[in-house]
Amino acid sequence: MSGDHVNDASRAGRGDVRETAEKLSYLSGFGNEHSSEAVPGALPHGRNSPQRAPLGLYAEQLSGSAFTEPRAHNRRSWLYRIRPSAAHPRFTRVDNGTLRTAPFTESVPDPNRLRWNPLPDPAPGTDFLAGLWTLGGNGDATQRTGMGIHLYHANSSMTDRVFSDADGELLIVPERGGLLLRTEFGLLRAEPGEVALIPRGVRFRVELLEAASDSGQGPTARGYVCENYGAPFQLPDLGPIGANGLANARDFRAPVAAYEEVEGPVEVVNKFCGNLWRATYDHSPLDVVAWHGNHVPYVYDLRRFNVIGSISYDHPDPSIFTVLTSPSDTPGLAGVDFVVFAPRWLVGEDTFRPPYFHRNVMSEYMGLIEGAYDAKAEGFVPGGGSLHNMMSAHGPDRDTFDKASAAELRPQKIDDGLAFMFETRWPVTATEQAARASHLQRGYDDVWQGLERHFRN
Ligand SMILES: O=C(O)Cc1cc(O)ccc1O
Ligand SMILES: [Fe+2]
Repeated sequence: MSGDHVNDASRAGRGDVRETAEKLSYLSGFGNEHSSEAVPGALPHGRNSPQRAPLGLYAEQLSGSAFTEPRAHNRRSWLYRIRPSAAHPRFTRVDNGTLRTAPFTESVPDPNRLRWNPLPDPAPGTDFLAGLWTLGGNGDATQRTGMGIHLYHANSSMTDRVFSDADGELLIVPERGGLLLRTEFGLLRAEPGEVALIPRGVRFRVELLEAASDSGQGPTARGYVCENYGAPFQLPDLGPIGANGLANARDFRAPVAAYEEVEGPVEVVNKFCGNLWRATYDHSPLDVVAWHGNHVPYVYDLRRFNVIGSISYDHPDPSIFTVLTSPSDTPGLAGVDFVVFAPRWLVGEDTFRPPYFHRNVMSEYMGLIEGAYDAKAEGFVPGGGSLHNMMSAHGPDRDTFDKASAAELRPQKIDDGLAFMFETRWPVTATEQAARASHLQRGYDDVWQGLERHFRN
């Protein structure tokens, strides 16, 4: 890229990504009306769109809800930028690579329990966008319902290109390697154990923080993405839990304004109704000098999650672990819930403590960020994932069942792993590449073999 980077936060070149990320500051809170300016005086006062915006900037509104949605759901931000977003050439189609979008019709929905190993290593020079690989999903992006489940495996930073997704917001769940997200709103750092959210339509570039790969290829980053076509993620209601708990609003961090002043060719890739479109701009669209509003990117550290559970008996339903929910048109029935299984104490008396055997009307995709998961003794590994579609019978594997049924019920700390779930009201259909993947585990059903008959009458 040519041109000058004018403000501190975006001055760093490729060599010092981590140093840049270490210096980040943030705005605290979920759903706030934030405001931020990278240059003092860049935000207009008392109005959004003055006759002439300060410092010769262009004023532009980015909507995340219909203008008329109720105030509690209304989302928009005002951006004050060097050039308006409208100043761009024509987009042309480019190959979708391994990205797929709902409706998912390549395979038939499968009632079988499926489990995958991590994605294979990417080819050299694979950036976040090229490294996105769709596992499956549901709904229809053009109807703004449902979600796509993607994994990514990248070994290269995005350099001269940025990405935006008109189809949905992106919840990025790093599993290996930290990411520096340069967005229109400023910079976010997301390490494994943290999640980042990029709202629908927001342009961003992903750079890799240092991490050694198994294969010795240099930096590598791997993780999961929930592309939510539906209503934006919000915090769940707390009901009788009270005013605090689960993911606390103040732990969500939005970026402070940071811009780059780049004149020169920048490729902008736009995902629109399932296809990738590209235009070569003569400037970087990450040129927002100030902004205010509530349609913003954010990061959240999953270890801040305030876990609430049973302190008497029985294993609670995992809805108690909901970090974020995307409601559908039926109250309580989420298009998708993002759920975390964070370190916690188990103290239930006369209780089978791991997740119970169950069949769920909702569909469950699970991933593992670190360590192990308490329902699976083996085979569910970091970077891998499992899909238990609606009504498919699942639960503890045989080893877990045997151990937990015999265990002495002392207070026990579960602190050797971090797992998560995308739980959705609609069945998940796998893409063809996921259904035929060499890293799809054959024989997953066997983990439930040998559950002996113990019935006595
Ligand atoms: O299947 C799973 O492992 C996820 C899950 C966890 C839990 O604690 C209860 C129900 C459930 O579906
Ligand atoms: Fe489950």
